[in-house]
Amino acid sequence: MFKMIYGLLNGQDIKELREIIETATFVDGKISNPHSLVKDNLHLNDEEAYERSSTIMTNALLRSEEFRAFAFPRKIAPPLVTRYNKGMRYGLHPDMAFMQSVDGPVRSDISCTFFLQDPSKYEGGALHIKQADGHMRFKGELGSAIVYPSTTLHEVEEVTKGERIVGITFIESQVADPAKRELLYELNEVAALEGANMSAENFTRIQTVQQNLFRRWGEC
Ligand SMILES: O=C(O)CCC(=O)C(=O)O
Ligand SMILES: [Fe+2]
Repeated sequence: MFKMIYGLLNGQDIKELREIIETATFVDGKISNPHSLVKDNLHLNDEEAYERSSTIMTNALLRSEEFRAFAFPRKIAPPLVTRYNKGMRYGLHPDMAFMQSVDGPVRSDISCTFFLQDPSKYEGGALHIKQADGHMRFKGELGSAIVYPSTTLHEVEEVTKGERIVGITFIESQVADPAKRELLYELNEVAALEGANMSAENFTRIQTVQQNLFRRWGEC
């Protein structure tokens, strides 16, 4: 299951990120994956800029109730700004199961792309996610983010005009199994939306099911 989170980054976040991006240095994205045959993009490579930009993006995720309800985040790898100039792409690939971060390994259960460029400023460059039952393409509004299961095969299509700028991160969820995570998310959403219409007794029964399933399927 996918979720587009609109307005995840506020105006101040976007302004600060833009300032950071304009002055930071970028290097060939192969530094994080030298054996990749399909990766052709640029990574921000500037310690101070990386720390500042990743803090802004991590805080935006943490304050989003929509994100927390969907992802059950346990660990979030520091988000990294990447850019794609005209002609660049990242061909079909699976994400690595474990990402190294300063705070130790993060199992990638959920992948996230923050859209840091207005979509009218570039052509091509959609995030294309391939699934057995169909294809999905995402090119979000500036300040939005897409979260999707890291288990999918996906690619960034070639940028044919302008420049694509995004932030990327990987999230370890308290509920590793995407099917269980989705069931819990659905149950919690319905309970939150309909709770006020139920008798107090039935709402307590639903809450018991929610918590006991989470206890069974979740990790701390
Ligand atoms: O830029 C994106 O939207 C996704 C990039 C990606 O798939 C990755 O870094 O593994
Ligand atoms: Fe990826």
